[in-house]
Amino acid sequence: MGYKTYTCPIARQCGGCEWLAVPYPIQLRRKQEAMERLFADVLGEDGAELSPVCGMEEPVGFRHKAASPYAPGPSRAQRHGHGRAHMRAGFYAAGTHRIVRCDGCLVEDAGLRQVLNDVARVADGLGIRPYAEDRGQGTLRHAVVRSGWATDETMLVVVTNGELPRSREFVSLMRERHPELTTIVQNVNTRRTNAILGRQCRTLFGPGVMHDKLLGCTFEIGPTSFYQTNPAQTERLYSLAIAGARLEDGIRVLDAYCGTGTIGICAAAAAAREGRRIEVTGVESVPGAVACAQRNARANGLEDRCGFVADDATHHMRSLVAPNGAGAPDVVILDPPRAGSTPEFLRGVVDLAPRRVVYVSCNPETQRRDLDELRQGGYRLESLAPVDLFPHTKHVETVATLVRGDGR
Ligand SMILES: C[S@@+](CC[C@H](N)C(=O)[O-])C[C@H]1O[C@@H](n2cnc3c(N)ncnc32)[C@H](O)[C@@H]1O
Repeated sequence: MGYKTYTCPIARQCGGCEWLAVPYPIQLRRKQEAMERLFADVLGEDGAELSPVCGMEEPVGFRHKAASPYAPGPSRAQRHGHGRAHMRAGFYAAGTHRIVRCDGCLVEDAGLRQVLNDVARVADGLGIRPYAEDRGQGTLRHAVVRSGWATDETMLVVVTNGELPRSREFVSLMRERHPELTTIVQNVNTRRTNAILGRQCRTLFGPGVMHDKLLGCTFEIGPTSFYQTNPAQTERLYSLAIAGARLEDGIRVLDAYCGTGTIGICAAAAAAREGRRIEVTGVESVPGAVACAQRNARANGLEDRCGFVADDATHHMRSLVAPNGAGAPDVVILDPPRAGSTPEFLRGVVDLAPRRVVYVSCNPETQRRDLDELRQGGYRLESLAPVDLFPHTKHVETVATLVRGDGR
């Protein structure tokens, strides 16, 4: 029996799903082999176990966040067909800023692409001009839409270069076309940068945030907060991290690079369900995400055991290792961005000597680099578990669990 494969009419231009033509079981095998190669020496030296990549059953419709850039489109004379917007929307073609039109995306939650395309149609009808990157002029730069996995909430964020003219009409027309939208937020980004989001947000409709659920906990997600795009696989990722942390009663856990507090809160809730109490401190550099994390702890009835600080993780680590620093954690969980952590943060972990370190990573290359610092400081890799959060791409997320070599 042959393997099922997936097709997409714009796969070649878009380049987002570079492995789409590769049958999914073979994609998983490639990821497994890549991890075997990357971690071969560590796995061998530490006698650690590499588990099989945790894949999806049906790797379609798993992305609950979608985005589109907007740019000036063909002139009226060049346009053909009806109902085409006078601006471009879709995906950037691989390695360029040329926009490839997309009518529906295989890996996104159904309906998200239509919302993004309708932003172009509605803006066009209202005379809201798309942003011309080369000149730094025009209004509509990007839109980002996120749908709940375990809730019916959908948040649309429109990114503008300054004021959004006719914003009331824009909101009312978008709501008419998409009654599923529960909130619409304007984000202002006037910088000439590739970064999508700016710092300033203004709620145009609804509460300005949305909610989703992971492992039985409810999470508020703000318009600029980090929240994983593949929630089904995120539950599996977090479950592996929580299992690796071995949550004994009374332990203190540091959740570094915590975003909206999702891992630490899920850990505290999992421990509580088994009659154990753990104390979680989360540290995150985006103040809005920290405010969300604090509300999330309250919403899940865990504010007495989960606290969050807005700080750079390395700076916070420095304060912990300082003489008379706050109590050392028994377990450190870290989930840094793709660039990985810093040598100073990792040396701080070694100085504090927690029993276990659980390193969640979206970039195994930087994780592999960072493991050296921890291993030189006396930690041993106990297990490595890859999870496929990004089917049809070469990317894979990993959970590395380390213990102190002296077994303390
Ligand atoms: C991969 S995300 C993980 C977030 C969270 N653990 C989750 O699963 O949703 C990394 C997070 O680190 C934060 N971050 C980036 N650099 C940081 C730094 N230097 N100090 C603290 N947090 C940082 C980002 O804002 C982001 O929320």
